[in-house]
Amino acid sequence: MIYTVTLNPSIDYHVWVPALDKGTIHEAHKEWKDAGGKGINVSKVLRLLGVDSTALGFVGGFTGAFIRQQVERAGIAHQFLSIEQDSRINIKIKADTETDISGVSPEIPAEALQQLFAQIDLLGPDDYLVLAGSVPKSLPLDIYPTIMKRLQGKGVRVFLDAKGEALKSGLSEQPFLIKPNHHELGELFGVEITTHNEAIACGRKALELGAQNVIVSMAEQGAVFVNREVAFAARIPKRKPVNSIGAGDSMVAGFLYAHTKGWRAEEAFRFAVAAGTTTALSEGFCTHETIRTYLPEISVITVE
Ligand SMILES: Nc1ncnc2c1ncn2[C@@H]1O[C@H](COP(=O)(O)OP(=O)(O)O)[C@@H](O)[C@H]1O
Ligand SMILES: O=P(O)(O)OC[C@H]1O[C@](O)(COP(=O)(O)O)[C@@H](O)[C@@H]1O
Repeated sequence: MIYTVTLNPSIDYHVWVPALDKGTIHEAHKEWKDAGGKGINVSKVLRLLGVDSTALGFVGGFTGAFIRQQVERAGIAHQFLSIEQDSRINIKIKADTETDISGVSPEIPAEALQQLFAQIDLLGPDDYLVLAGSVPKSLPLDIYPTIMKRLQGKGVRVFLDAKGEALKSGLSEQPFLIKPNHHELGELFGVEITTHNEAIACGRKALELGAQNVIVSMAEQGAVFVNREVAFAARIPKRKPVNSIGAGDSMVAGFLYAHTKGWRAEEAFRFAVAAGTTTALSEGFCTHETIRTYLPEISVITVE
């Protein structure tokens, strides 16, 4: 079974305005709300690809009730833990460019964290665990390695999609895959990544720190993949993005989908890039049908 953990779920509130002017009142001409947070998005894309997963995490208040409802409506199994404070609302303002405001994370009580540990302790061989997204302020930043340590020797494959300290501290526990974007990986090593080769070099440093496989997503520049045996770079079609929210999560879900089907790394990577690109270039999240449209346009080369 695949489990996704979203420690800090959100309602993603997308709102379209013609232009964003500081200090003025805007009238929205379109809006959209859905359950968000990286693990939940991975579960949503997996469902669209016909794969079951169970979503774990903390939800609370009226926002938490909406998140539960949306996850259930999407046909995703969940074992969310209830907390008292409201889950956050992340605002995505779409004008000529996109401006995001991430809401304040709720307090996670110590008992709720213990309940999550108890759920995770039940995982075993053949299970996958996706640890994705930000860590609420009341939890320690090394929560991801703490979770991974509990799974040591159990044969669970961990996919880690985090940034900053949450990513750095997780590497030593040898996650099966990490998927930083190029800004997040560059920040980890104090460099700016602008090319595929630079991303591969930094990806290799992340391997030295413990990661087993690394995808570095680079928005409109595509992505690279590295592990101890191979390195690949993917080029993607140049089109105006429609919605880049959830593109990274689609990539993680795409790789997970392909990996569980037993595909080789190159094909799994190509499918993952196609999934991310399809989401970025479409109105909603990618599906098999829409991925098929873009897959022929993704070119993957081996890099020495
Ligand atoms: N502007 C874009 N045009 C085409 N594809 C995109 C665009 N932005 C993102 N993508 C696709 O989605 C993937 C993940 O996007 P990225 O922005 O790098 O990740 P994240 O959402 O995690 O920050 C990219 O590798 C690419 O395949
Ligand atoms: O937990 P974080 O890092 O604040 O990210 C949460 C946000 O990321 C998203 O999961 C989108 O992530 P990506 O664009 O990286 O795929 C949104 O749904 C959510 O608002």
